[in-house]
Amino acid sequence: MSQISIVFHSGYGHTKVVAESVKAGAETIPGTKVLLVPVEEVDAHWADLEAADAIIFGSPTYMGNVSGPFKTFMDASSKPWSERKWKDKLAAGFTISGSPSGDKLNTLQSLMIFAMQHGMVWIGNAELPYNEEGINRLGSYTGLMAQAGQVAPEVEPNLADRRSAELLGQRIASAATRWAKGA
Ligand SMILES: Cc1cc2nc3c(=O)[nH]c(=O)nc-3n(C[C@H](O)[C@H](O)[C@H](O)COP(=O)(O)O)c2cc1C
Repeated sequence: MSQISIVFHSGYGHTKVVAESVKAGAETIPGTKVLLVPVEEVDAHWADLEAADAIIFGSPTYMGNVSGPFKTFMDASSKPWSERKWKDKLAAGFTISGSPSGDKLNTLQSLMIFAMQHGMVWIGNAELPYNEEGINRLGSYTGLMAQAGQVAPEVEPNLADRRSAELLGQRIASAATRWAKGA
């Protein structure tokens, strides 16, 4: 049994779709319990984050970095930071932006450094690109990148990006199962 929390911000619904895909993928691993935590509701979930084996962070890329509300959550985590509450938990991250690049790497690096500040153990994205399904089509290994133009979240992120997000969720859930067992 392992517990995963996905903390995310989504201004217009696109990051939420990615978060839901990560959750769906994680839930394919037996014994995995996944909680979605919008940053606006984090105050009700600090105990859940403390209890998690893995925390996955998701933010849209706004102005080449995490969004303002996500940064507010990062700063609010200084209490668990000072108490080392998330030390040795697994961590991973995802982001989405309008452009194929959009400077998303900077957002993932912010998420990774945030996890390192907390003493967490960062897991990247292991999927190779250049496959017919478009898995990891944006070629990101630090974490998951997705893309959505100015269309509804039901249209983009596309199926390839949703499937890529599922695979990230699966990877973290498999790792969390092993991590929780101490194997
Ligand atoms: C304030 C703001 C800043 C943005 N900055 C970028 C950016 O730096 N690079 C980019 O490619 N897209 C940028 N975008 C587009 C968003 O990343 C994109 O629409 C994303 O899908 C939004 O996710 P959300 O619906 O979860 O908020 C920006 C959008 C907004 C609203």
